[in-house]
Amino acid sequence: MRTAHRVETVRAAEAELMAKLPEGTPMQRAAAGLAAACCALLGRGRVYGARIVVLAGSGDNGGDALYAGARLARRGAGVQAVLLGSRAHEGGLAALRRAGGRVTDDPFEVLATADLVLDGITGIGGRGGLRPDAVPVARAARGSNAFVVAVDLPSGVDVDTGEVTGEALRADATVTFGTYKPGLLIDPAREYAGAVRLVDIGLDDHLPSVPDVEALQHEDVARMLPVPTASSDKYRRGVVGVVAGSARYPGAAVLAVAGALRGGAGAVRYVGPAGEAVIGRFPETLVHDGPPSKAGRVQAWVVGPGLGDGPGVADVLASDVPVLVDADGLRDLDAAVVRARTAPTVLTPHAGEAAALLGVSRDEVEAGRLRAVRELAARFGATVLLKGSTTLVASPEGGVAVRANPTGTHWLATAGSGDVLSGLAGSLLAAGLHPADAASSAAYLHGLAARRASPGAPVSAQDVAATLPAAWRDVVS
Ligand SMILES: NC(=O)C1=CN([C@@H]2O[C@H](COP(=O)(O)OP(=O)(O)OC[C@H]3O[C@@H](n4cnc5c(N)ncnc54)[C@H](OP(=O)(O)O)[C@@H]3O)[C@@H](O)[C@H]2O)[C@@H](O)CC1
Ligand SMILES: [K+]
Repeated sequence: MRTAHRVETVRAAEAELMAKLPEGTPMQRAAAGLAAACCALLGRGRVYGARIVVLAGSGDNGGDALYAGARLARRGAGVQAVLLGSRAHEGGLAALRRAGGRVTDDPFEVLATADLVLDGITGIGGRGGLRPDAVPVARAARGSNAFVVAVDLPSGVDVDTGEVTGEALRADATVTFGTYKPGLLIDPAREYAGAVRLVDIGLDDHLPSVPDVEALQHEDVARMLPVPTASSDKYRRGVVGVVAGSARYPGAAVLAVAGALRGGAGAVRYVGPAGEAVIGRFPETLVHDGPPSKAGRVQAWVVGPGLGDGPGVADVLASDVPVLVDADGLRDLDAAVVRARTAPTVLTPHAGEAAALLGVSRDEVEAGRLRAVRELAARFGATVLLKGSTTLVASPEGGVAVRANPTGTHWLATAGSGDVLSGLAGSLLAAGLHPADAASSAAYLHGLAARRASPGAPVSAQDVAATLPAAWRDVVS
């Protein structure tokens, strides 16, 4: 699990750590880790003679960058510092000078020929986008051929939310200290960070056990996924009911069933008008064309994909088993009805649907995904999976981390892929997973399947569904 803490928490933990250690130790640990990461990025034998530019802001983030620059200068790199902001970190600047590094007053000249740029303009103390004096320098750094390494986080992004409200410096890699920050796991900021490497500075013992945001890794998902035993029959493994599709959108039913069949439930029961299309494609499905409440035993319901104005939402919400509501099922969804349910509810909106539920604009949701997903979970008393560039999963109860899915790909923004996801997550719910685990492991497998089905190229929803077993194997092997 990768865990991220917000600024306030990091500062409190740092204060405890600093009280225990000789002054300046955490910063030296950060600088040492940063310099080592730069050496690894430059490659063996390439540090000596490398042209490195340190962009140093006025705070400790600049201090980290300057101390790391000093370490690299001692290994033979040519290091030039560009001082931005009202002052420079005294100790860091003195160390750099002692090591043979220099301060330049022509940032554009040194950036034009740089191999590596260290972005130490702002770290967790930055507010808003880059200031006007830093903007042209940041643009020149990005426009050069140099590899850009962000120190702690890309300057200009919002640490706690992942929002990018002004200009920020896009990095190729980020070296972060002590813990991830939410902005490193959530788009749009995540995109600015590139590959992220965590340097241990001894903060772990001082951080709360529940982070603000967390991102699953293979081993976490492997622990969550259901494993059938010798005594499992289809009912013990769970039956998932899918209420989806309409005369106009029979395909959504087929895709939701396709996802549900790969999610570990013992059987999939389809309820709706697209039974023929579903059976034609997946003869193993149990089909019913009456109301869901008369369909027989079901351990979890999925309702909404391609449903149009079709019936079934109220019937399913009245049941006492977990329900996942997606797409058309989310339209005009009554928060009071959801809150009154005794069994868990999972909502899986995309940004547009989330905006409608919250009564705000889609842009607002997209710019502030973390806030939106938390607000929806609280308002509906439900687990909410907000789909998008970074899919987020929030739980209704307090004191629980929001999960940010790390496996997404922009190619997943394709018709029908959400139907596959809801079927898959519903199937995991029926198999007995906790709602947040069902939603987040479904998002994880779904993203992985999309990447695996078609690396770096367009992918269809059917391909995603067909590749889910391979993604599952990757995770558990
Ligand atoms: N504490 C620790 O144990 C450790 C901390 N560590 C490191 O310290 C970093 C935090 O350092 P920090 O608190 O000094 O804040 P930081 O991010 O450098 O910038 C603050 C200053 O920048 C300015 N500024 C603000 N906004 C701006 C903008 N938009 N655009 C431009 N400038 C802007 C503003 O200064 P002003 O110019 O207003 O005087 C503000 O005061 C942390 O990220 C990590 O790298 C590591 O060494 C590990 C141990
Ligand atoms: K930075």
